[in-house]
Amino acid sequence: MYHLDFKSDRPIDLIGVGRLCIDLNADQFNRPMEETKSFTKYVGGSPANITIGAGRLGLKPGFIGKVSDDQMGRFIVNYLENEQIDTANIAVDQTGAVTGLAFTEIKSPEDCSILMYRDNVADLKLSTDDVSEDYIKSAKALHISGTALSASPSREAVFLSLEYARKHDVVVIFDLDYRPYSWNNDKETATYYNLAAEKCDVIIGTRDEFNMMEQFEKEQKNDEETASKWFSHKAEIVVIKHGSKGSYAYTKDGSTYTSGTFKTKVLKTFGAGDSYASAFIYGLFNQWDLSKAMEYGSASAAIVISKHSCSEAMPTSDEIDQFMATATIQS
Ligand SMILES: Nc1ncnc2c1ncn2[C@@H]1O[C@H](COP(=O)(O)OP(=O)(O)OP(=O)(O)O)[C@@H](O)[C@H]1O
Ligand SMILES: O=C(O)C[C@@H](O)[C@H](O)C(=O)CO
Repeated sequence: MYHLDFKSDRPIDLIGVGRLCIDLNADQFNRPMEETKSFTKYVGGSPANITIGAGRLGLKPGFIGKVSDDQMGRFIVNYLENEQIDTANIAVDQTGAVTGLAFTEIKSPEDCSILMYRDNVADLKLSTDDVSEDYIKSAKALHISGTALSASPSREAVFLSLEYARKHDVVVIFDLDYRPYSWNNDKETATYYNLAAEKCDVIIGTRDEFNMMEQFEKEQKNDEETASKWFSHKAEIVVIKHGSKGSYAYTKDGSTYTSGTFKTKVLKTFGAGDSYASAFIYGLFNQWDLSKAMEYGSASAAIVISKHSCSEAMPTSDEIDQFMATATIQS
């Protein structure tokens, strides 16, 4: 079992920190982007997707981030407000920075990629001045995402958020969300990821993401060794995802949990991690057994990868329940 002390008297359940961008998903799929003529616009950014997903499931979310002072920034804030997400701590950039664009290419259900336009993006201009201690103190949990560590001043804003969270007993969830195009070099990436992970209660990542973080180690760790490394810091739960092969969760008391994946008609694979994380976090808030929380995450992921968007496709709990009632889990 695990113990996460969510302070029940706090008004906000989960504050997301970091990237707010725009997904432009190709309308013509199963072909290279060179042959694409049109895109559909959605709110994107892994932490935004996870926050939206958590809200769809009934949690009360908030967000700490920065958007561009233009139509795209306003589109993002308006969308989050329509999703009942507290946007009071989303700052508006005044330096002329722009909104990051994630062009998605769906060559086939198994061959999807993202072309990122991230020069001078507003989300990485989030600074310590934008981080409110009182706001973080009002939350049960904080969710950070690795890409926000990729540049200053966003990096310092994340570390300050972690300090406030630790000071006020806010549960911290770290979704690794490693996006190589956002970083200068692997050593810098691993350094900041490890420094942040030491302060987190729950760490969620793929095997590859943990391997990146462990590049300074003498030899590559297996999942159990990876998990026990983080239990020597603050972690209570470590989740290691293995794509279509499923996921494993480890708790400090030495227990291991696993979940298979649900059979689904895959349109695109990206969005799996964000939808998995939002539903898994929902399970933690409900103090579910980890196997149940992981299955719920897997079901949410199976729903989202069968649809065109990430954020827009995030399911409600009714949709997940309906899906699980007839779906087949493959271990
Ligand atoms: N092809 C698939 N079919 C069904 N479920 C899948 C598939 N791929 C991933 N999933 C589900 O989504 C979860 C997360 O996927 P994955 O391990 O690829 O994380 P990720 O790399 O962070 O995802 P993303 O592609 O969004 O970055 C898996 O544990 C699994 O439950
Ligand atoms: O997180 C990103 O920058 C890309 C997302 O916007 C996109 O929705 C995705 O890849 C989800 O995992």
